[in-house]
Amino acid sequence: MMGERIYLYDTTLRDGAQTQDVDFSVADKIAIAQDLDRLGIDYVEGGWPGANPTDDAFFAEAPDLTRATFTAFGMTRRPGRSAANDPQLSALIQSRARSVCIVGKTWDFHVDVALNIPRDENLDLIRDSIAALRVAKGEALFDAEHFFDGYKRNPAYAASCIRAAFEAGARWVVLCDTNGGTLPHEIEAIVRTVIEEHGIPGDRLGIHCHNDTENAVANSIAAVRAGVRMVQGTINGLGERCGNANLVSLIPTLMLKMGYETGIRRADLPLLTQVSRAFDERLNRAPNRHAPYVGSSAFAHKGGLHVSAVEKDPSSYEHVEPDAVGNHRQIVVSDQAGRSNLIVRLREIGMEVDPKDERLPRLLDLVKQRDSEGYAYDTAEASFEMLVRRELGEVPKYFELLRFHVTDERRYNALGKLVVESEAVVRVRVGGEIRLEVAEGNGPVHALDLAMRKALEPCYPLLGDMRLSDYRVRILAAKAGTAAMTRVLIRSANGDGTEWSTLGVSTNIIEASVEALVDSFTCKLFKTGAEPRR
Ligand SMILES: CC(=O)SCCNC(=O)CCNC(=O)[C@H](O)C(C)(C)COP(=O)(O)OP(=O)(O)OC[C@H]1O[C@@H](n2cnc3c(N)ncnc32)[C@H](O)[C@@H]1OP(=O)(O)O
Ligand SMILES: CC(=O)C(=O)O
Repeated sequence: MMGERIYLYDTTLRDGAQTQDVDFSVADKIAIAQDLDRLGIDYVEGGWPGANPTDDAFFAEAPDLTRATFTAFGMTRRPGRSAANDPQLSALIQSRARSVCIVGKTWDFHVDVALNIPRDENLDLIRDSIAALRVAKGEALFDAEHFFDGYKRNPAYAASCIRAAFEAGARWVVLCDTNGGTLPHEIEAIVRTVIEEHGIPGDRLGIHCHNDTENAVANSIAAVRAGVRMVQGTINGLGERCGNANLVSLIPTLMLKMGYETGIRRADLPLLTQVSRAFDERLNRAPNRHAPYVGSSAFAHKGGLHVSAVEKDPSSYEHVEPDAVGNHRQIVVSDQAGRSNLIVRLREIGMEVDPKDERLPRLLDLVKQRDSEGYAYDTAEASFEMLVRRELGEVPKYFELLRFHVTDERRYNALGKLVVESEAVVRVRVGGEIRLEVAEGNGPVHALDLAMRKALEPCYPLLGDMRLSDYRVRILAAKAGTAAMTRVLIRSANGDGTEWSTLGVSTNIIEASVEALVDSFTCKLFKTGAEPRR
């Protein structure tokens, strides 16, 4: 298989648009198509011209792609219409796509029930539509809907459908596991039969799998092993119901493990992590940290035994090099950690410590103790650094929060409009001075943040450059209900975009927020080398 070429076909903008809660704008579609093109995907399926105004506008503009073939999607002509007179085939032909893929029935049950036409007539629909598109656009692809379910019930009919498409000139016949219920061994066996007994060569066959049994990636690999040379899928596995085969997992598997060439240059494979995360960002979804290859946990080592071996040779607990896909290794310190985890984490924050340093066991005990109280330092690197450096006496006392008081008020104003306001009072010692400040905010954390800044910024003006960029709360023991311990995670950012995370833990959500805020201010002052006020 070494060096053989697999063609990658992305259907994020079509099948991915069929994901519940996903609604692309034209601007989204343009940006995503350009990302896929930059990565080196062979075909970018943009949507269905004629189906909705967004796709009409997108196909009218047609993104400027340099490497990928911009492809339109549709279906075979309607029964009772000729291909020349079918409005939706005309929309495909008139679109600015360079290639067209149409879906057609291959399961006799669907021909009988969904189309309700004689089975031979369905073969005519397929033949006529592919032939018309082939003439008009030069390249036509056929998505053989429900091919595997159809083949299991009526192999002769399913095979006659794909042969009709192939003989009418389809460049690719794509075998679809539309309902996602087929298992890898069935896919492999059926694809082998299609190639060996029905005579359709593998370099004209593609695979399109849905993830309803969590096997879409495995099924695509099984089809490739059996001989198909095109794989359809989506970024991060978007798609109808449970999604499609995830190209982000498939691409490195095909290239790094199975030795196939794709349109993606080896040097561009590291773009994968960025493309995957930028896509989630665009959809306003938190990236899946456990995503294979590209998740932030994909190369995060937590167990003490793992870290100790990774320190000696990373391949002891890594199946590929993180750099190959644009990801990076992370060492986590928690209650699962050993001395090795701690040494690596300390090195990451610029502290070289001798493995025999007598302070290490004390630090490790402290981290494990705090972890048992709910301080998950693997997500809050700045709080980890502040904890360790404070323990070692390296963090100056920039300020001390002596007291705070927060009130929330919910009332109707004179116009009868509901108003919710918060007010915070803080008493802070800065050097020899005690400062008392009050601020109003649209919520208690906002009010506290503003009051703290009022107290601190006159002495430390550089705090004016930082802002809160994310705020998350988690209940640690759900059984305790509203009395539960909460963990607050705050992400802060500088004007130049650098970010850091801090946390606080308390049964009181405001106290947990204040703890995270104090760590965040302290970290900023420490990192910028601020002189503590005397
Ligand atoms: C397996 C897949 O994922 S295929 C892609 C599915 N994606 C989508 O459906 C998203 C975009 N679809 C749409 O916007 C609309 O369904 C449209 C514009 C395409 C069609 O809308 P409408 O004309 O209102 O038809 P509607 O969606 O209600 O029904 C589909 C019709 O197409 C027929 N049809 C289904 N598949 C095919 C086919 N391959 N070839 C010809 N006709 C077909 C159905 O029998 C049905 O016909 P009927 O109305 O005579 O019963
Ligand atoms: C074409 C397609 O999306 C399917 O059959 O699943």
